[in-house]
Amino acid sequence: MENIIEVKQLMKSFSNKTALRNVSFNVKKGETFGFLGPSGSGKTTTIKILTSQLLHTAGNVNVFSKPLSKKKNASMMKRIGILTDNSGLYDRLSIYDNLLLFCKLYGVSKKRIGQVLEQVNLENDQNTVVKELSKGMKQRVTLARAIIHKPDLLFLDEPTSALDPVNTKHIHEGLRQLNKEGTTIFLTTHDMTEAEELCDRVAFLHNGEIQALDTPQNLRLHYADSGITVLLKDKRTISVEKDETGAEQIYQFMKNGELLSIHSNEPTLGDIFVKLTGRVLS
Ligand SMILES: Nc1ncnc2c1ncn2[C@@H]1O[C@H](COP(=O)(O)OP(=O)(O)OP(=O)(O)O)[C@@H](O)[C@H]1O
Repeated sequence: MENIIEVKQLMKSFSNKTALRNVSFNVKKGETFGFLGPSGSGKTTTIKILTSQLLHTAGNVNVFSKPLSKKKNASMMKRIGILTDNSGLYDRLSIYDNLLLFCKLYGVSKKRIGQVLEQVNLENDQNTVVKELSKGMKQRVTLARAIIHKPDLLFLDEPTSALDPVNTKHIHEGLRQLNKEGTTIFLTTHDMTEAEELCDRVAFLHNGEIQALDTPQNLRLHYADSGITVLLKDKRTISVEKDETGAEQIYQFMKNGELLSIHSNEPTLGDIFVKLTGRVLS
């Protein structure tokens, strides 16, 4: 399948710090790719490089099969949507007027405003001035702005960090729909449940390098321990090995009518994150 992003041996140094040492990965057309890592691991730096906001120190980076150049490529930027901390919204304008500006910038019909406001659950707030919005509402307007031109490639840096569970669910549905319609998504998040729900593949970044990259399912299998947890009717929980002895134990529990349920000890993405990075999730 065609790669939308190709990154080979990417390195980024700031004056006193190397943020990215040797990062290589591809993002395939149509997938939702999760870029996960602890605070300070270089996720935002990577997004800034991929969106031409920052120059890399070494390595090769192709977006839409073209190498990134020092000068922003206008036609490429039109195919990209970006949501980062820096909202880029005009505080004194209403939500509607902010989005109208972006419609004009991208040559998009203003009919699209209603559609994106519905997608981010703000259809009743379009006349509110941006400076009066809560953090979560502002994040949703920023997302509406990022998707107003139906980008081919969408970069999302912590898209639901300020949202309550209801709005998070709504945004997830919107992102799934956008992805179904053909938008490739590059997502950073601290929320491992979000990564499990949305991402086709995830990469774990730590110490400036990718420590693991695969589908959530393959990662769970790879990092699974060899045990099986058996829950008995008298509420006892017993761990057995996946071998002949374990099979015999389970057989006996079943034969005696003691067995309630059996679970494979698969780790969550959160468990894998902790294992790979040594950091505890907040
Ligand atoms: N302009 C800069 N000058 C110097 N160092 C920087 C600069 N931008 C980022 N860094 C450093 O690069 C490293 C990676 O930062 P980055 O913001 O990419 O991390 P992150 O993974 O996005 O973190 P978070 O999850 O907290 O947003 C950090 O150590 C940070 O201090």
